Amino acid sequence: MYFCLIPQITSASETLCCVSALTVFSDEGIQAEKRAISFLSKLRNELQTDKPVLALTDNAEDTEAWNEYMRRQQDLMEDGRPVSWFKSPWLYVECYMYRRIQEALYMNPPIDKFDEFKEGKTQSFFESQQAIKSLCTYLQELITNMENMTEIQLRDNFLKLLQVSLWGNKCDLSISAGRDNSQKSSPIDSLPDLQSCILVDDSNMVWSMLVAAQGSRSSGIKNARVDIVLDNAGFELVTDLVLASFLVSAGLAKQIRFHGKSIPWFVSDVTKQDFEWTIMQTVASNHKWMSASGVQWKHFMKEGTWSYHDHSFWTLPHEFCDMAVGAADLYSTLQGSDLIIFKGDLNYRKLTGDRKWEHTVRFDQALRGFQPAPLCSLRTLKADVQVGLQLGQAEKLSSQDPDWMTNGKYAVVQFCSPHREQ
Ligand SMILES: O=P(O)(O)OC[C@@]1(O)O[C@H](CO)[C@@H](O)[C@@H]1O
Repeated sequence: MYFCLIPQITSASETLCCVSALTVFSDEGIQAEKRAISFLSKLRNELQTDKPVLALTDNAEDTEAWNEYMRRQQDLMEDGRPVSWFKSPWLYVECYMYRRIQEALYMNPPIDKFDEFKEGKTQSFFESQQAIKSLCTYLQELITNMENMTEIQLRDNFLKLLQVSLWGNKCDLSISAGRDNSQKSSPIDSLPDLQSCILVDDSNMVWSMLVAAQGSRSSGIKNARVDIVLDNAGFELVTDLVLASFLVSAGLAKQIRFHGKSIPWFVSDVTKQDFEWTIMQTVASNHKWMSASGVQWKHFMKEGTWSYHDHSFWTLPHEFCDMAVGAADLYSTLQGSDLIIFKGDLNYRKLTGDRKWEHTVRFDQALRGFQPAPLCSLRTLKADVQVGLQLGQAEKLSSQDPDWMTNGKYAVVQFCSPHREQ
């Protein structure tokens, strides 16, 4: 399993070689790039030969937190041997590898701000153009007809766009080792066929929660705020923006806060640069409805209805139940939300601590106290953790499709509210 991380290091290294060949960097940059490539090849060797996990040396904002985490892992080793790549928890090692790739860049200015995964993310956006155009057309039609919609129609459209955002999570580049994993078919038309693959569907609870928050708002008490903890750039990000756009246009949310990564992460995760680039590209499209959507999103950003935030906690290896202590500022910010949507598999692993839970353990139990606000996970299954299933459901799935937990064919919409009776 640990060897499946090697292509990511190789791809980062190859990208640096390519940009150097294209003379994107100055002479000083080329020297820095050579040192980074050599750092990455050393890193690959450390992984392949199960060498001890090394402390970070780059003096970045999060360096001490990483090294402290490593010391904690060391203290857990019973025989006193150094923590090594194959003897560490999978979640930790995977996150650590991406952080070490970043170290190769941090240590080598002037290429310290270079995003080695940018090209793959850009390509994934362009390869999904047809799907993006059809989704933006659908959104603009909805917005035009919004005023005449009954509450039931509003709910049905919300549920559809929530599912589009859910299945958008199939398009990540870390699981495909950077190869094409874009959306080709029409996202709305595909929904009925995918319905039976949603193993837990709490969407109606999410809807009820939003309506309840809206109720208190009309009485002047509250402006509903939705936080979206983003996952992948490319098509998935567009599905998130479309959902957010619908929420604002329908009056279900007054404010949307997007949370992304502060460094390149898990190949395709959204950074601030990806977020801004995506909106800019959408505005610049020559497709009428795509461009109209982009213009609206740009406007939301400008007026502050939407905002983008990053925090180093999202790129630490910690489980989310550590957030209240490890990143108290982020936790208290999230407490101001009416609904937090966590996108994707990695966020699910961090919500549940990536543990071998019984599949029937309740979602709220697996969160182990992490409940800053009502929250919802939209996740396609790519890693072997899954909670909140019915008795016998996992066994049935295993007999029908032995790889159900990792092949990305199945998904869950799981909701948990601190105020809800479980
Ligand atoms: O969070 P995402 O984008 O849904 O999925 C990321 C992810 O599938 O990529 C890895 C495979 O390399 C998994 O360990 C991890 O959970």
